[in-house]
Amino acid sequence: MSYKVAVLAGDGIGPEVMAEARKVLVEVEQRFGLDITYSEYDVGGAAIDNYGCPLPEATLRGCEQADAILFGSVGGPKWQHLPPDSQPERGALLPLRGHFELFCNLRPARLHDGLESLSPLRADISSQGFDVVCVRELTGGIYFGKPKGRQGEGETEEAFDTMRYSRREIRRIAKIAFETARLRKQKVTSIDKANVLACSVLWREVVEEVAKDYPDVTLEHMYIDNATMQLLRRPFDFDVVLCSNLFGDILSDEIAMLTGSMGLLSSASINGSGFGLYEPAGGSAPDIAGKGIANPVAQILSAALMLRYSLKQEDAACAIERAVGKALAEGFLTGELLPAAQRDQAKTTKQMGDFIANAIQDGV
Ligand SMILES: NC(=O)C1=CN([C@@H]2O[C@H](COP(=O)(O)OP(=O)(O)OC[C@H]3O[C@@H](n4cnc5c(N)ncnc54)[C@H](O)[C@@H]3O)[C@@H](O)[C@H]2O)C=CC1
Ligand SMILES: CC(C)CC(=O)C(=O)O
Ligand SMILES: [Mg+2]
Repeated sequence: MSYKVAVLAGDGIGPEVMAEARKVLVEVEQRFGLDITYSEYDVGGAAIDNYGCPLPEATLRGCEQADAILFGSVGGPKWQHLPPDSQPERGALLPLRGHFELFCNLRPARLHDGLESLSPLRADISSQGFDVVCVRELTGGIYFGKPKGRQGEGETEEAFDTMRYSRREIRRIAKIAFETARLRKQKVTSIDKANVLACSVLWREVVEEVAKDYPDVTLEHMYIDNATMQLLRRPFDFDVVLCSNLFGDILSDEIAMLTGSMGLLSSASINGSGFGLYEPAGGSAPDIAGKGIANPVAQILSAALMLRYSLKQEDAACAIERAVGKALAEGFLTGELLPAAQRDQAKTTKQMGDFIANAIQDGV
C-alpha cells in the first residue's frame, strides 16, 4: 500500500523527536511492505523565520494533498513578542486543526510496565494500573470562540475570549467517547463546570442524550476542579475522559505525568473522514531543546496512531507500540524518567529511537 504523509517537524524538540519517529517508520515500512512518501514542510517558528508566517500556503497545500500529517510541536520564546495571531500556536497549529476540522482529539495514556515506580502515583495506586483515553473536543470552545480580543486603554483596557459550543459539536465528540468506551471498560467520565458555565450545562445535557444510545456504558459527570484531584486520588477508576477543548488541554498534561512524563503522551487529531494530524501532546520544550535528551516516545507513538487511524495499518501500529513497551520495560529510559542520581545512565533521544527501530527490525 502507498501513502503520502506531510511531515511538519516545527520548533524546539520537534525536529529532534521527529527524526526518531521517521527512523522507526522506515523499519515499519520494510517489515510490513508499506510505501510511504514523506514531504517535509515548515511550520510554526521555523516557517516564520523562513517565510515570515507560521503557516505558509505551501505547507497547507502539502497537508491537503497528504493522507495524514505527522506534526512535531511549535512555539517558543523566540516568537512570543509577535502579535498573538502571528505566533506559532495561534497562527499555525490552531488554524490547521480548524482547517481540517480535526474535532476529535484522542490522547491514550497508560502506565507502562517498568515505569510503575517512576509515576508520581503512590505505589499502592500504581499497582492497580492506569489506562485512560482522553477524548478532547478540539475545534470548538474557548480556543476558537469569537469574539476574542482586547479593547479600551489604560486601566480600563480589557481582554475577552468567548466559550461557545453547539449541540452538534458536543454530540459528535460525545459519540466518539461512548464508542471508545465500548471497546474498553465501558465507562465515560464527562468533565465540565456545569455549576458555573452555560457551555457546560449544554455539554452535560447533550452528553446525557447521547448516553441513552449506549446503555452498556456507565456515564459519570465530574467538575473539572474535582477531576484534577480525583485523577491523582483514584486514577485507576477512570477509563474514557471526555473533555471540552480547554479542560482536555489541561487534564491531558496531568494524565501524561501520571504515566511518568510529558514525553510519553501521544495524540491523534482526527476529522469525520479519518484524516488526521498526529503529534505529541506536549510542546516544543525549549528548556531541553538542542540537547539531544528529549523523550521521542510521544512522537513515535503518535506515528503509531497515524498508522492505526489514518493509514489503517493496525499491525504496523501494534509493532511500534510493542517496541516502545519493550524499551520501557527493559529500563531503556531518557533522563526525565530517571531519578537525578541515575541520570548518568539516561539514554539520548537518538539512542531511544535506535532501540525502538532495532526492536521492530528484530520482529518484536
Ligand atoms: N502541540 C504543540 O505544538 C504545543 C506547543 N506548545 C508550545 O511549546 C512551548 C513550550 O511550552 P511549555 O508550556 O513549556 O510545555 P512543554 O510541553 O513544551 O514543556 C513542559 C515540560 O515538559 C517537558 N517535556 C515536554 N516534552 C518532553 C519530551 N518529549 N521529553 C522530555 N521532557 C519533555 C519540558 O522539558 C518541560 O519541562 C510554548 O511555546 C507552547 O505554546 C505547548 C503545547 C503544545
Ligand atoms: C496551542 C495549544 C492549544 C496546544 C496544546 O497545548 C495542546 O493541544 O495540548
Ligand atoms: Mg496542551
